[in-house]
Amino acid sequence: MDPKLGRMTLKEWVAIESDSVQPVPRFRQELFRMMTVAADTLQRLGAHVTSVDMGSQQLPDGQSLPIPPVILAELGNDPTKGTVCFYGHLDVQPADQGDGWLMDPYVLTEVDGKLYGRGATDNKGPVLAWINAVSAFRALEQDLPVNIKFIIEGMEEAGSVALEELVEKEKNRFFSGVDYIVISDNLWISQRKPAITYGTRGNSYFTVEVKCRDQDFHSGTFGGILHEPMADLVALLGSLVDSSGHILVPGIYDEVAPLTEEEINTYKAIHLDLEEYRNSSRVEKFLFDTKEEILMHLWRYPSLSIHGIEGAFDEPGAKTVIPGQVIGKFSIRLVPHMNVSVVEKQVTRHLEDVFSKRNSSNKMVVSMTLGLHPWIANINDTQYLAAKRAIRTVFGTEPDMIRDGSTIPITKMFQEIVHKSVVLIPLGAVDDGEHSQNEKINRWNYIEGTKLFAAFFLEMAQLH
Ligand SMILES: NCCCC(=O)N[C@@H](Cc1c[nH]cn1)C(=O)O
Ligand SMILES: [Zn+2]
Ligand SMILES: [Zn+2]
Repeated sequence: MDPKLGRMTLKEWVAIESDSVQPVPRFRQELFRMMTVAADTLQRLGAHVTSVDMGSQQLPDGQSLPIPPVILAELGNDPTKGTVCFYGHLDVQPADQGDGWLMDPYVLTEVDGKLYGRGATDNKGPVLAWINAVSAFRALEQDLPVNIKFIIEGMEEAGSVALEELVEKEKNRFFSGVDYIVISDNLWISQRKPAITYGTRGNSYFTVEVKCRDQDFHSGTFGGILHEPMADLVALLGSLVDSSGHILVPGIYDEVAPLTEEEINTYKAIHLDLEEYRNSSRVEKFLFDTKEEILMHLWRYPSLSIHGIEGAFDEPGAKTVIPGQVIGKFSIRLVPHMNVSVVEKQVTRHLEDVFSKRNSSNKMVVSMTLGLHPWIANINDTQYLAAKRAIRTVFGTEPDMIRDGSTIPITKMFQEIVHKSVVLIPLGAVDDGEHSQNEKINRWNYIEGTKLFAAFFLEMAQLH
């Protein structure tokens, strides 16, 4: 390969501790270094690269931290060719060897064909696979079959801070010539069978604060004469969902898209070995027993999860405390055609009803801190056909057509602001462990994924 291309390896990228979640200057410096390294790599490939200054972020404690630049890169500007825009992120979730990693998370380590390291699959590996696919055309001295644009950010894991404003601002410039948008920031549903993703759930994240006073109490001195905030909160949280996973907030299922026979058939077509899935998840029993029910409850029905309680006593030992104020945190994954502001009203009304029935003298405040919309695409768009053909070429099989139960906020932003077709082409296997200890990408997925992206460019050129 031409040394001028300045090939970066996954090992070098994983070694950069680009953690966007912990808001400390050291990690911010690493994020800036990561974005510089990526911009240099793209420049050496011949891309026209702009690093957009994103200003700074004001944190709740009053601290201000700079936001790493977003890279906008363009390769080719041939009006006779289609233009594919790839979105990815180079920031990572926190990782510490002491949390149960078998190796230093920032040293890419190969064991049995698995490349372990923070960001290996989420999302440094896939971003490099797209870059490697472009490098392959360069190395073969072949023209790129399509014009390619890259938008690469460094704050995805922290909620894509300020990205929506940038997409809005660049709508009629950077995005004006874009025909299709591709993202590779999720996983297959299997170990070996590739997939195309056409939908993600949204998320409404709530806090419910119950306050008596801003100091804790001694339970011997005050226990028995107080409306205890924790008792109120436990009752509130306990009123949200029943033991079968059914959400108890009145009206919450009203707008959920009706289920059709055709849709059920799409779930039937997906190969999912439930036993293997259950074992690899180390769960004794799921709420549902069939593949179809499991997939539907992950993808096309809402779910409510209780995440934690701020202010609760959670240390070892037997401290006899009554917390003076507590904040419960829960979220609802949203599906088509649920609406974020309707859900906010329904949840607030429900909690107010439950709270008023307790006749508590405490104060309750409900807030929706995050409202992310669900996304669903038209799988008959040209690029879905191109992706399917590329998968047949590289893997010799039909892809699983899947949705994702989690949320990739940028998908909906692109759909609503840029008005172009968005496709998710994952390249990682189901057990890659995004956000978890011992995150990895299989060497096979990384290499075949690179081939898949090159084949996708060729198919797009044919179909455009
Ligand atoms: N497989 C892709 C996962 C992307 C991801 O983890 N997204 C977060 C985004 C989010 C939602 N609410 C708060 N952050 C997720 O939890 O789905
Ligand atoms: Zn990601
Ligand atoms: Zn992630």
